[in-house]
Amino acid sequence: MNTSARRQVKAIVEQIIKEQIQSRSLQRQKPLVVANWKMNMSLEKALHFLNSVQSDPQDSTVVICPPYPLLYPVNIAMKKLQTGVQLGAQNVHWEDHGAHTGEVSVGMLQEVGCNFVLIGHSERRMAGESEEAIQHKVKQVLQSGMYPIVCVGENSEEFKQGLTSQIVKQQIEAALKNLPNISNIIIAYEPVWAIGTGQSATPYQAEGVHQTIRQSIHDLHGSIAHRIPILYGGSVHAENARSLAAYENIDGVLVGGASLEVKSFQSIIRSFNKELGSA
Ligand SMILES: O=C[C@H](O)COP(=O)(O)O
Repeated sequence: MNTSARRQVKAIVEQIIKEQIQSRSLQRQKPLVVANWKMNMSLEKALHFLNSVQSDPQDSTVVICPPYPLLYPVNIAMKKLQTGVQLGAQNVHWEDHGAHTGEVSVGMLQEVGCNFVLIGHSERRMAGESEEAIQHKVKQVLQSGMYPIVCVGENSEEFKQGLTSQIVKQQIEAALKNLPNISNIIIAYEPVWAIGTGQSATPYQAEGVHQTIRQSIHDLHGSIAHRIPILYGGSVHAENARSLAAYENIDGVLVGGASLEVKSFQSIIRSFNKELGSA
């Protein structure tokens, strides 16, 4: 293909993506872009980051999940700077209080301004977090009115064996069964083999798994499934965010490594905004 033909194909693809995003944003809720800083960042770097990041709450909901010790100062800085960004935690305990050394309760997270909390991230599942613990946490967080972001996803071996659908269905059922009201639930599909590897699932692959997840939620809780945001996570970066945003069932992203630098995170936020002129 010569250069002019390649340019034409690129322009057509860009146009299709733009139209898909525009029609999707009319039909669905605002996209959600979540930063999971994991065990990274210092207070100084975090404050510098907040000084530079911009988010328009009309376009998307942006959430930052710092490590526990940074929650309070980050909350103060967010209020002062009016960044339009919201605060989330990376984990929580299911009890209100008690003899649980090293743990933090839902009430404590709310006191420092958290509205969101990650639950069942694969890095915690690998460290021994059980399905039962995840279910207790989801229940406790929902009762508080906060938004639990429940992480599911298959590992590399399961992916190779074609078990992705089976694994995510099992994880969704374990986390969401017997819950009276799931309207605040957010799901994040994170294939373990894509986390921190630079090898993201293709948007097409992710869309297929998101459809499976939506169907599983529907089987458990009925039509509310259509309103539950399903995020993709695993090597999301500035270059692939826009194609992910184009898919109907990809309602946002959960970003690890690329959320540590303002430039890349800002570019991901722009990719999920309705207006694509600045993307
Ligand atoms: O929570 C975020 C995910 O684990 C993705 O991490 P990553 O973007 O560094 O692959």
